[in-house]
Order: sequence, then structure tokens, then C-alpha cells
Amino acid sequence: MTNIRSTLATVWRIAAPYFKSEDKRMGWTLLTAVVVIELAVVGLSVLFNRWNNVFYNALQERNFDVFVYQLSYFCVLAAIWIALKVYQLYLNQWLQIRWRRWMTERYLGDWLHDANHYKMQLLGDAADNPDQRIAEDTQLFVERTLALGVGLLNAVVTLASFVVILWGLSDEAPLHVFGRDIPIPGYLVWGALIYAILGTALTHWIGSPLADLNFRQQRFEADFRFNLVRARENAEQIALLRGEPAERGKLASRFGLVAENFMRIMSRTKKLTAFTASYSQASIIFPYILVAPAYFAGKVQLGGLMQTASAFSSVQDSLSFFITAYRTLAEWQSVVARLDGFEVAIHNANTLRSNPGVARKTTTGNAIDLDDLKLSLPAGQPLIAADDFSISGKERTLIAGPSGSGKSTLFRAIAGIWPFGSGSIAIPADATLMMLPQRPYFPVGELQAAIVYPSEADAFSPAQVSEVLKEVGLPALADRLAEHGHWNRTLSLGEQQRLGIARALLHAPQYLFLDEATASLDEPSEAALYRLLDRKLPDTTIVSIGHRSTLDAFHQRDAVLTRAGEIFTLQDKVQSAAPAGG
Ligand SMILES: Nc1ncnc2c1ncn2[C@@H]1O[C@H](COP(=O)(O)OP(=O)(O)OP(=O)(O)O)[C@@H](O)[C@H]1O
Repeated sequence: MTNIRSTLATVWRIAAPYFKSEDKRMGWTLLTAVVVIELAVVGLSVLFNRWNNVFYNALQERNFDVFVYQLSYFCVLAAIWIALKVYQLYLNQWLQIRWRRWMTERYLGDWLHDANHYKMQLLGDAADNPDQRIAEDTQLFVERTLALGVGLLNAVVTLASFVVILWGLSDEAPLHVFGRDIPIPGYLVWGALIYAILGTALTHWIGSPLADLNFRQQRFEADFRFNLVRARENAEQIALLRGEPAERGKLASRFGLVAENFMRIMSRTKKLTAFTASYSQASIIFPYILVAPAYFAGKVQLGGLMQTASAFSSVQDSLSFFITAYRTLAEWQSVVARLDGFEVAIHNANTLRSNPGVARKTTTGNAIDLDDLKLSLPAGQPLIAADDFSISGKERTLIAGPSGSGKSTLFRAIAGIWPFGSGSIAIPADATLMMLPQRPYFPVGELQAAIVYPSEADAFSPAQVSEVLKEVGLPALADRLAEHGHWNRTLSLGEQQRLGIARALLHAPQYLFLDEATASLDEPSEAALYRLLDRKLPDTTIVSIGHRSTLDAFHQRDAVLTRAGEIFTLQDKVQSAAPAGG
């Protein structure tokens, strides 16, 4: 019960924002239309039920005129019913796509807000596979919530209408056992109620493990898909290393989890289906068994019998809502749990952003100041310390340090995406910063758009981009700006690094951070690119991470991360010490 209540509270939390959003007018209009149509459909089913009585009596009495009239009446009812059903589905789907679009845009906005997507990864596994949450779960959530909500409404209204009818019919056709009337008011209602309660309890007992199993299934499926995508993305490495058997083994074991869990779902579903199928078959004949004695005793006509059976099955259907919707409910519950996890992870990332360990300030000066800065790993182990360290002016700084000492993490903290630690980083107001990693990212698409990313493709003219391409030593690419491609896959790492420098030249940031951004080039090419940066970006402050001594020539300042106990400290390198003993 608590489980159901907390699921409903979560559903409300996830669903309500749409109906308070800027699209609320349309949302409410469509929802009202869907509800009104559903009520009209129930109203029609009451008319159909009454029709049963008159129609079957006409058959029994061989009354041709009434028979023909009732057939025409049926056609009118059926035509209205068809029109309602068509528009109910149409409007329902219309609401689904509007609601889903709104949720998707909101999730995309939250997920891609200020490095949340990266911080969610850093924070751990609370929301695994965000792609699945955004693409699949929003669709399932909207569809299932509407289906179950409308289904429940139908069940409640149908129940209310038909309980009244069935109560009246119980008086008309009283329980007749062994030649005697047994006056139990509304016995048909009680019969349906007991039958449905028993059925619901048994269904829940048999089917309850399905919610968990479905949750796990979705997760295993997404993990399997993710690993397939990773294998595709790293095809070259895998082929070079002859890693295919290892990949196959890994993928097979991931799929093993999918299959194993699916087997459990199958076995549980088999039991559940055996029960629900028997239950629904039994409910076809159950009302006839209840009313047959009265019928054969001549207390009720064929029309009354048929109307009772139809009313009983309506009450029965609505009381059995839970049984028929059980699988959908179980799946829906796991979708709700996944979306909830996603929202919690976004919330945690937002909290981390508003209360970061490392404070980010803006200054009026023109230097980036690291003050009493201590960076740590997500789990809390201290990594590096930097106190009173300024990066300013047109100075070029080279940062060195052992592998794993935290050089890239320092850049991440300056970029504002690494919140773990303490102290502060002050950045000049309105300063533009650009980080160039060793392996730059190029979105799949036209080359021009890939180079000028994250700006719009037309932020620079093709002539500007061609010019820069020639300068960075890639004149051949200048003719291919309109070509579509997966550039991270097709270009060599050295070419990608040249393109990274091209991107920096186009954007001309005030602060440029190069994290081994030219490490895949030979030394003369690297030197040429640094000379180019010097010439084209004279006002840019450049900070590089690099291991080659040839880089020294392009940097006036050397800083180094040195181990001090369990952490590394960032300090200026002591320039060529005085001669020993001097
Ligand atoms: N998301 C993370 N979770 C846990 N540990 C991390 C994470 N990112 C980095 N680290 C750890 O932090 C340490 C510093 O990593 P970083 O990439 O900053 O080193 P680096 O000095 O740039 O190394 P290299 O010179 O090899 O590129 C490493 O030990 C790394 O394993």
C-alpha cells in the first residue's frame, strides 16, 4: 500500500509540471476531451446493456417489428460508439505527443544544463543510461499514465453505473436455489465483488515480482545496447588489438543477463497468464450460473438473462481492472522508478552546482586566481593543492607533472565542471575560456559545423574556415567543408588535433587551455602550430599541459605538480638553480 502511495506521489511529481507549464491550456483541453469521451463511451455501454434486454426478448417472442427497430437502434449506437472511439484514440495520441515533447525538452534542458550530464556521471550510477530515460521512458510514462488513468476512470464510472443496474436485476431475478427464492438484496453485485476481490488478490500474489523483473530487464537491455555502441565506436582499436573474442565474450555475458532475466519474466508471466486467462474464461459463464436457476424457473426472460450477463461482465471487467492491467502496471511502476532516479540524479547535479566544494568567483582583474584550492576525487580522496596561483596576461604557462597527478582535473576545475574539493577559483568577468583536449570532440555532420562547434555552423564563413584550415596544415580539407562525416572516426588523431587548433583560432578565446592538445604531432609540426597560435592569438593567455621539453621554448612560465605526501601541489618551477656551492 505504501508502495502504491509512494508510486502515485512520484507519478504526480513527474506528471504535474506539464499541466502547470506554458502548454497547460492545450494539455488540459485535450485531457478534458479524452475524459469526456470516456464518460460518453460508458454512457453508451449502459444503453447497449438495456438494448440487450429488449433485443433478446424480441427474439424470444419472435417479434419481427421490434427486432428490426432494435437493429436500427443498434446501428445508431454503434455509429456513435465508433466515432467516439476514433476520436478518443486520436486526441489521446495528440496529448501524448505534446506531453512527451514537453517532458523531453525539459529533461534535455536539465540534463544538458551547465555540465549536469558530466556531473551525473561523476556522481555515480543513480541514473544509468540517460539516453534510455530521455528517449524511451518519457514515451512509456506518458502512454502508460494516460492508458492507466483513463482505464481506471472507465472502471470506476462503469462500476458505479452497472452496480445500480445489477442491483435492480438482482431484484428482478432473485437467487433461486433448489426451487426456492433466497432474498439477498443485490446478490449479483456481491457475487461480482467477491469474485473480483479474490481474483485481484490472487493476481497480485502471483504477479508482484514482475515490477522488479521489468525494471531489471530494461536496465540489462540498455547496458547491452550501450556496450554494442561502445564496440562500434571503438571498432578500430578492437580490430587492431584483435579484441573481438574478448568483446564477444563481454557482449555475450551482457546478453546472458538479458536472457536470464527474461526467462524469469517468462516464467512469472506464464503463471500470471494461466491465472488471468482462466479467470476471464470463468467470468463468461459465472453470471449465467448465478441467474440460470431463476431463468429455468421462469422467473426471468431471455432478455433479462442476457442483460444480467452483460451487466455482470461490465461490473466484473471494471472490478478486474487491476487484473487486466497488472502487467502494464508493473511496467509502468518501473518506468516511474527510472524517471524518478533520473530526476533525483539531475537534482543532485544541480545541488552540486549550487553548492560546489570549489567556489567559482568572478573578478574585475584580468587574471585567473587559484586561492587555497584543493581538488579531490568524487569519493573524497585529496588530489591536488594550489594556493595563490595566478594565470594572467599574455603569459604562456606550461604545466608538467607525473601521469595521474591531476593536471587534467585542474583544467576541469578551472572550466567549472569539477566541483569536488575546496578553496576558490576566480575568473575575470566575461572572460572566454576554451579547453582543447588531446582528443577533441567533433559532432557527426558537416565538416564546417564540426570545426566551429559549439558555435552554429554559419557563425564563420566557409572562406574563414578554409583559411584557417590551410594555416593549420590541412589544405585538403578546405574543399570538403560541406561533406557529412563521422570525423572522430575518419581523421587521424594528428589531423583531429590540427582541427582543434583551427577551432581555437576561429573562436580566439581570451584563455586557451591545451591539454596535450598537440601530443600526437611530430615536434616540428607541434612547434609550427605553437608559432601559429603565437602569431594569430597574441592577446590570448595560453596554458598548456605537455611532457615534451620542446614546448619550453613557447612558454615563458613553467609550473609543476609535485608530490607532497598524499597530494600533488602546483608551484612555479624553480628556474635553473644557482650553481652548486655558489
Ligand atoms: N571521474 C573520476 N572518478 C574517479 N577518479 C578520477 C576521475 N577522473 C580522474 N580520476 C583520477 O584522478 C587522477 C588524476 O587524473 P587526471 O586525468 O587529472 O591526471 P593527469 O595528471 O591529467 O594524467 P595524465 O598526464 O596521464 O593525462 C587519476 O588518478 C585519475 O584516475
